[in-house]
Amino acid sequence: MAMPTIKAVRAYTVRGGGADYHDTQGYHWIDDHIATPMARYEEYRQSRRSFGINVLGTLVVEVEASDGTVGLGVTTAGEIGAFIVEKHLSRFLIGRQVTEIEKIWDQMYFATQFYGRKGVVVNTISGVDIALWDLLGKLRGEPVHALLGGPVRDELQFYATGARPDLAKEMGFIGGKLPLLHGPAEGDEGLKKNIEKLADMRAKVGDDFWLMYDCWMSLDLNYSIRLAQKAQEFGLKWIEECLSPDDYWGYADLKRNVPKGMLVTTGEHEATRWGFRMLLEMDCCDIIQPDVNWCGGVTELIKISALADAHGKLMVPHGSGVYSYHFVITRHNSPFTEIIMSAPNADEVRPAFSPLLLDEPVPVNGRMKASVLDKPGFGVRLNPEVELHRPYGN
Ligand SMILES: C[C@H](O)[C@H](O)CC(=O)C(=O)O
Ligand SMILES: [Mg+2]
Repeated sequence: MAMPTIKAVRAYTVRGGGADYHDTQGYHWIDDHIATPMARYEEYRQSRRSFGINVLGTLVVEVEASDGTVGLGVTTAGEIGAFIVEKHLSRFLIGRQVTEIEKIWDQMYFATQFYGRKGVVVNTISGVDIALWDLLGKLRGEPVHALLGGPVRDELQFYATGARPDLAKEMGFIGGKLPLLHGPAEGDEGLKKNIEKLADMRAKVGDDFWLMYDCWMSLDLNYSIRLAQKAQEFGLKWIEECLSPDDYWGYADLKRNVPKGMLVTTGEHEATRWGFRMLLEMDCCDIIQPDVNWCGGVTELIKISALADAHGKLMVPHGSGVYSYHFVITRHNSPFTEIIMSAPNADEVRPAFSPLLLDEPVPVNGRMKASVLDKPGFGVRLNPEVELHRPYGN
């Protein structure tokens, strides 16, 4: 069957929300004194925007086929990503068959390896890869989940990340993941406040609701173990991303030393099958959490997920909205998924990439029917009211 070829690749940047969910303005729980690796410097402790967490912004990639069909991918790579797409990666797409996804991924990855391998380069590759899957789905008239083998269950179940697990419970979610507020630089007083926060939330949500702590790379091993030990009394289900993503040895040590029954999770800032191989072979965690926007896209997630499955581990993606949903619904070792509460007070469910995309599905009562995803490609489109910039277009 003759498929169209790729005739154009366009990369745009967007500010103020979209894929870069840290790119917020005004009060937002996601920027309210959250423990980070930069919190050792008092001047960067109150706000993550103060050290530039929102500096990248959103990248929008469009891949247009010779018949005019357009595949869309959005990720966090902003203007740097737009440069990489237009000045480097587009050569591996223009004139190619739209079905050459695997070969295009391989060429994008190895052509950028001398300056890439992880971080913003792999974010960018992920955005292009997502656009290619969207394009293929649209041309075949099938949802991406069908291209991946189809659903293994009828619906998705969600946990919510945000400052108000008590409200998340009322909204029907299976659990709530709190940001840890105080890091080691705030000493024993900060540790006490972290435990008080958890205890307060446990009292509000009762015993059967999952509570987790997201530590966003901010701790050291000793603090992580002490936090885990004290949190056990309040039924902490998992402790997430305690250490630097480079500290595989620390994670392996942490996993050996958390209280029995508490899970260790990490991986949202890890990338590619090789990065996740380290986490899995070194037995660093119980659940890996690749972000489809950052780990290498759908093409790489297929490999990462299979590797996790072979190691008997769960793969529960970080964020990534609809891009995660299409994947998670097709895999047995991804039994639930995440939504990051993008409302400033975490008091209502909003689409993950709002306001950038239209037709994004959202969970209702903490669940989403597989049938909601039954649209060609990823089933989302750009909101024409959002201003796009194309800094490196011809
Ligand atoms: C809440 C966390 O600090 C971060 O912003 C999001 C995250 O790591 C997660 O959802 O997981
Ligand atoms: Mg996290």
